[in-house]
Amino acid sequence: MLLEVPVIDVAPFHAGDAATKRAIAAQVGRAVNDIGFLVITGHGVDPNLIARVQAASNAFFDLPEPDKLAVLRPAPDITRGYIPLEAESVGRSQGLDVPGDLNESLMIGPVDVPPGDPYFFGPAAGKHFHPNLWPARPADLQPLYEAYFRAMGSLAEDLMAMFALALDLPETFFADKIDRHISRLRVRNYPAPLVPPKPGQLRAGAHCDYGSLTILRAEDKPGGLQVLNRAEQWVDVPIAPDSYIVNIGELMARWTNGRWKATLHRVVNPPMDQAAASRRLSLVFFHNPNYDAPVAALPGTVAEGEAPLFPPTTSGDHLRAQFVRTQVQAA
Ligand SMILES: O=C(O)CCC(=O)C(=O)O
Ligand SMILES: [Fe+2]
Repeated sequence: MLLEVPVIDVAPFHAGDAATKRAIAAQVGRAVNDIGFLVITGHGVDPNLIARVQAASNAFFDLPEPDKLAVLRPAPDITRGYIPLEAESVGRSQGLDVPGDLNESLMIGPVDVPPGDPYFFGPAAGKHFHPNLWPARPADLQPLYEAYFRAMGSLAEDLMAMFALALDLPETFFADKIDRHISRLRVRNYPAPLVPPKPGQLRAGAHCDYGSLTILRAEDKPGGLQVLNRAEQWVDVPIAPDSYIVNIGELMARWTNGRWKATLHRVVNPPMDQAAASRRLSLVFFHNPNYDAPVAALPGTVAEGEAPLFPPTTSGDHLRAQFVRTQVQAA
């Protein structure tokens, strides 16, 4: 049983033969089975794109508050736009009554939505394809976020193929369930604190992610990400050079009938004596399947004579319920 988050080089998956692919998938499967998290290198995302997305994001968060509020999230069930410091508490998704999180964020959804197509704009689509809200400044933020969203979508496809192989399913098993994915890119800025936190307040409260998987680019700063392992210990996630942190969300846990866990994680406060150097930017890509993708225990995950652990749901229904729960003002 892995009690620490492993670092896995996934580069050979691309060029590899069937045996190589299976070997990488097995390592990935072990990580998500044991601790729900892994760190990947060899992911193939252009480092220059990542750096430019980070620079544009920092420029946005440095704007005066009114510029940021011009793209304020319009409603709790619309996952677009700017969310100010302490306006959301992800710990509430666990039913905890905790203060607002010490981060501000900017969020977008799908970027290549075919205009007028009823799948995307009919009643069944709900608000999952709500138009993105783009700030007026910095001017290059929109094209950079769009390019980054596409890059994350294709990395997520690779990871879902690894998951399918790890579950002894065909490599393309998830392909038709994620080809119109309702993923979100959420860029979080954790400011350097000027005052100590309130009781129970964290940079991001303990929560599980809701979707299929999350791909996170984090910075190595005081006050970082911790994961609760199966021995109930909080362990720091290692930051390897040019790596991504990957974890599974609740929908993947449901697909595997709870065999793989959506692990609790949190972002802790920096010690006050290291506060000055603790500003931290995270690029968080929440990969979510198509809104109408059925999510129920996959073949082979329920033992004979046993009932599945969770009732069947769809990606869209599960996500909407969780988005609304975490809004502090919607309590
Ligand atoms: O910023 C981080 O390191 C993690 C953020 C996170 O867990 C989330 O946005 O769901
Ligand atoms: Fe998370």
